[in-house]
Amino acid sequence: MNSTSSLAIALTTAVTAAVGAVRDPELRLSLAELGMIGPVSVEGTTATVQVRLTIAGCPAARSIERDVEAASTGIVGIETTTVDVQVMTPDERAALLARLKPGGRRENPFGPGTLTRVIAVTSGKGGVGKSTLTANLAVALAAQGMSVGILDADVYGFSIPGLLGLAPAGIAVKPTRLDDMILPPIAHDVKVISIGMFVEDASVAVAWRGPMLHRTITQFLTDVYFGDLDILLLDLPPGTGDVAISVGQLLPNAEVLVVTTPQSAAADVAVRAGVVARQTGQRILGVVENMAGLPLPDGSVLELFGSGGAAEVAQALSAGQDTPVAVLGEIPLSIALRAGGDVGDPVVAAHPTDPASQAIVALARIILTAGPSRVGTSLGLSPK
Ligand SMILES: Nc1ncnc2c1ncn2[C@@H]1O[C@H](COP(=O)(O)OP(=O)(O)OP(=O)(O)O)[C@@H](O)[C@H]1O
Repeated sequence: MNSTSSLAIALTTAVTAAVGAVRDPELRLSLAELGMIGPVSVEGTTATVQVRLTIAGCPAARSIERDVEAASTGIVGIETTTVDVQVMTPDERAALLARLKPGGRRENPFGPGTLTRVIAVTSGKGGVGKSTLTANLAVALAAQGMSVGILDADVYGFSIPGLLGLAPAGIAVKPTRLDDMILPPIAHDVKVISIGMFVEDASVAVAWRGPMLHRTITQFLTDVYFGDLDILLLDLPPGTGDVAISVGQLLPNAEVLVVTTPQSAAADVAVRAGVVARQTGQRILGVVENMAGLPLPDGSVLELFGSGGAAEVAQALSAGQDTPVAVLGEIPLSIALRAGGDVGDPVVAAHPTDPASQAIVALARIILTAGPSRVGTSLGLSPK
C-alpha cells in the first residue's frame, strides 16, 4: 500500500469518527448511534460524506449538514467536504424507531418502575405562577446537569412554549414527527411537549372533556420520544379536575409540587389540589410559595399578597401524615421573572442574579436532594 492510499484510509477513518460524533439536534444522539452516516470517502483533501436523514424535509437538515461539514473540514488534511444528503428507506427508519423505543413504540416509559422522577406541578387556582415556575424550574434543573422534559397538560392555559421561547409570534412550534413518533422541541436543554403545539388556533379555548384529555396525555406519554430523562415535569391545569385523575392513573409514581401564593384565600383551594393528588395515590413532594415579598431598593420588602399561605397549605397537608409536608421554597415577586416570561426568555437563564432566579435554583437543588437520583444510570441510548 502506498503512502497516499494509507493517508486516504487514515483520513477516511478520522472523518467517519468526527461526523459520526455530530449530534442530531432533535434526537440528541450521535449520527453514528442513529445510523445516519452513509459511506464516507476521501480523495486528496476532499471528503465526501453521505448523511441519511430520517425523513425528507427534516427541519434539522440544514443544521445537521452544517455540523457534518464543519466536523469533517475541522480535520487536518481535509480542506473541503461534500455532504451528500439522502433519506432513510422506510425499513431503515423502522429499525431506528425500534432502537429508540426498545420497549415498544406505544409504551409509556414513565409508568411504575420508571427511573425518571415524575413531578406534577399543581395549584388550586389559576394565575399563581405555576407555569412560570415549571418552565424556570426545568431550565434550572437542566443547568444542574439533569436531562429534563416538560409535559404541558395545562389545557386551559398552555403557556409553556411561550415561556421557553418556543412560540415565536405567539404560535407554538410544531414538533417533528417520525412516523407515529413525536419529537419534542428543545429549549434551554429542556424537551417540551404541549397541547398548545397541537391546536390550530391558540386563542381558541380548548373545551375538552375528561376522556379526550386522558387520551391526549396517554398519547404524549407513549408517542413522544423524550429519551432517557432524569426528570419529567408536568404542568397541570389548576384545580382538581380530570387531568389530575389521569395523572394518578397513568403516572402513579408521580410526586406533586403544590404552588400557592402567600395569600390565605388561595390556601384552601391549594390544599384541595394536594388532597386530590394524594387520593389518586401520588406523594406530595412539597409546597412552593410564589409571588412572595418583593425586595425594594430601600431594603424593605413589599408583601403584596400577604404572607404565610404556603405554610398554611403545608400544615393542612401534613395533618395525619407520618412525614410532614414542607415548604420547599419561596419565590419572590420579580419584574424580571414576569418580563422574561413575556418574551420567552426564562429569568433563571437571562438574569441568574435576580432574587427569583436564585430562589428557583435553590428550589431545584432541594428537589434534587429530596428524591432518588438516577444520574449515571443508563437505559442504553442516552441522549442528554
Ligand atoms: N414571582 C412572580 N413575580 C412576578 N410575576 C409573576 C411571578 N410568578 C408569576 N408571575 C406572573 O403571573 C402571571 C401568571 O403566571 P402563570 O401563567 O405562570 O400562572 P399559572 O398559575 O400557570 O396560571 P394558569 O394555570 O391559569 O395558566 C404571569 O404573567 C407571570 O409572568
